[in-house]
Amino acid sequence: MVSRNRSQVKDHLGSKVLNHPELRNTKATEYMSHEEKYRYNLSRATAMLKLIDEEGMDVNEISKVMSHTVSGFTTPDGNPLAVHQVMFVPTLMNQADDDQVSRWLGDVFNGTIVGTYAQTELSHGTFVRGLRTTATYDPASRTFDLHTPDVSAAKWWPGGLGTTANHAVVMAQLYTDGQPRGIHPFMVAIRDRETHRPLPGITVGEIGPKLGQNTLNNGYLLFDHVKVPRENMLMRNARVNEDGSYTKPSHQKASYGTMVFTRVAIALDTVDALQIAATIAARYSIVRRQGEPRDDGQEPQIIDYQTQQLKVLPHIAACYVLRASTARLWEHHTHVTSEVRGGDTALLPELHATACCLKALVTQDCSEAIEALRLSCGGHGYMTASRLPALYAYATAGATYEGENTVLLLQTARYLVKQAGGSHAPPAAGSAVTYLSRPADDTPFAVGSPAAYVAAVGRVARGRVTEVAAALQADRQTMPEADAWNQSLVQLVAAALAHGRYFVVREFAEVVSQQSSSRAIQQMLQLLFSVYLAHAVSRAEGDFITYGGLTPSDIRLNRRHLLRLLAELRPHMIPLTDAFDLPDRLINSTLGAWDGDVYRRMFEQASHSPLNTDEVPASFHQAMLRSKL
Ligand SMILES: CC/C=C\C/C=C\C/C=C\C/C=C/C(=O)SCCNC(=O)CCNC(=O)[C@H](O)C(C)(C)COP(=O)(O)OP(=O)(O)OC[C@H]1O[C@@H](n2cnc3c(N)ncnc32)[C@H](O)[C@@H]1OP(=O)(O)O
Ligand SMILES: Cc1cc2nc3c(=O)[nH]c(=O)nc-3n(C[C@H](O)[C@H](O)[C@H](O)COP(=O)(O)OP(=O)(O)OC[C@H]3O[C@@H](n4cnc5c(N)ncnc54)[C@H](O)[C@@H]3O)c2cc1C
Repeated sequence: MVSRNRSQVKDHLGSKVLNHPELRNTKATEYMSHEEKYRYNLSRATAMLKLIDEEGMDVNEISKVMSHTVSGFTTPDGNPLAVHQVMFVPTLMNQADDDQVSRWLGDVFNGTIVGTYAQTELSHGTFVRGLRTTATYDPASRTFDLHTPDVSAAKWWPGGLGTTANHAVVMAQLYTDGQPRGIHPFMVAIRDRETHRPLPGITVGEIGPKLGQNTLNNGYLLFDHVKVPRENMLMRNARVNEDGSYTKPSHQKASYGTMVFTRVAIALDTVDALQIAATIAARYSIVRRQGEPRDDGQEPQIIDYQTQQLKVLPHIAACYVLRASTARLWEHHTHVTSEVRGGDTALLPELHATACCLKALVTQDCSEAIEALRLSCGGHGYMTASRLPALYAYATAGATYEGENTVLLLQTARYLVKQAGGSHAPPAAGSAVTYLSRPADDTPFAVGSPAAYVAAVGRVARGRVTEVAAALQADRQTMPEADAWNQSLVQLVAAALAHGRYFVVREFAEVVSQQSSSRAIQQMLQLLFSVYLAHAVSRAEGDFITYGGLTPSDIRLNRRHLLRLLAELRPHMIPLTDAFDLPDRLINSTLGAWDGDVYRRMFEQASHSPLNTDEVPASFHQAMLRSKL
């Protein structure tokens, strides 16, 4: 398995789960209670973990398994073991030292240890330095005292913590020699391995219902002076020695590494959700006919309305474009991580900046796109059985967890303004920010030329970044840093998004130029790219006039150009979504099956409503009776 790429892993596992004795048969979960849903999703998550083990996958492969295409089928209401797989295991692999890895990983892989990543607290999620759980080292007993000072410092949100995990990597403020040393990770047993009861000093439970993903099993956790052996602080980066002396990590933010990894994984994975939504909306849009009959006597297919084409087709193009840039980010992350392990952290700041802005751009674009695709399916898109509401709930969670998007964009902006002002180490060769230190690309804008669009996207990014960097610089002369920064927040976020857009389109330009196996494929990629670019301009016309060098006349031409391109793309819509190669059972939508038999499926799903079991449900009479009293 190790040499497979992500899409091969997904296909391989997709076919495995569809034929797996414990996974292939699904139940409708809509009418289950909270607890029944949890039991159903947990037993499937466990079967999936066993399957992964049988397949002999390593940690890198496990994160590929988290593909929403597969996990949305195995655990439709959220995977209670997701944080174990995507964060707990990678944290041990990357932040535990070799002794610790050999001490714990056997039990992790044989299922004795099930973990979570416990960082966020009730009163602090974004501002990690403000976390208030303490880990105070006592050299006499060689233990850390883990403590929650008050309820606002309770851990709140960690996935799987609710009722599933028996261990947690707890991010806490370390104190040694009476000195605060910042946030560090600790491996903490929270439940008994045999009885699963909370251990002494631990208060733990589940936080309750959410917008979606209700079986992620998010939990709360409080410590009342819990003693943890010295050997349980993860010590690959920083160390606490027996006498309490402290050795700093090689990079100030080494302990934030799991977050960088998970941001990359989320960016990649949210595109899976968009592909599923785009396939559903595309198929429904050709099946659905509504309106005044045309010359052939038939009512039009809704996709032939220009407005519908605008609602659906740009998002199919986005699937292709965003898949390429997120796959590139994944490769880059793998490369930088191996450099960091070897002690070279030079590429880390830019990786962090890129991961932040792509995670934010992709989750924002995908959740907006999935909502547009849901609306494009009219009333039926509002039904749970269309799958579109769950896909939206999944994508929009990605805009908050693993760093709220605005906050992440501000991290990218911080890096960009430093680069623009020359106050950061110069970018390495191949860096995504070299354009900031070069003259603007003055390729004239021309409708129909992707290269001219890419140059304009670059001018917008450059213009946005340099403008806000200058404003910030000026404000810094007259007010405190925090006020100057706050004064520019909105423009900083816009600059980071513009930079992210430029990253995305440059990556896809490279994909198109390198594709040489088939002229037809290259032409199709060019068409998709043109749609993506024209749509990007139409979404930010003001920016393209202000910074991109476009005139009002260019803007008008682009609007017409986009609509022409959509008409050109329309006949290819079904092959382009079929190419995502999603079996019906993985799509799991009344509207999005390959055969287009929408209305029969809708009736079939309605038959599952418990209110249809009896002709007159007993609850009706009971409620009427109560209202008469
Ligand atoms: C396949 C997966 C798909 C789906 C998953 C499914 C299910 C799982 C579901 C959910 C899992 C969710 C888990 C979580 O949400 S875990 C909690 C995540 N929490 C966050 O992300 C918090 C966000 N906040 C932060 O990361 C930090 O507080 C923040 C970076 C905003 C600020 O940190 P700090 O205050 O410590 O630093 P600054 O003073 O701002 O910056 C100083 C300096 O450090 C640089 N920096 C910051 N972070 C990093 C990093 N990670 N790596 C490298 N460098 C970093 C920063 O740029 C500054 O640099 P300089 O300007 O040079 O001084
Ligand atoms: C489904 C789900 C699963 C999760 N799983 C986990 C998990 O497994 N482990 C874990 O530890 N955590 C988890 N979390 C928590 C998650 O990481 C945090 O909720 C997230 O990082 C956002 O932090 P917050 O809630 O403090 O938001 P806040 O920071 O309170 O955000 C509220 C608003 O304040 C704004 N804001 C905050 N700070 C700034 C700033 N400096 N500048 C400008 N604006 C700012 C934000 O932009 C936002 O608009 C999960 C959350 C969710 C929703």
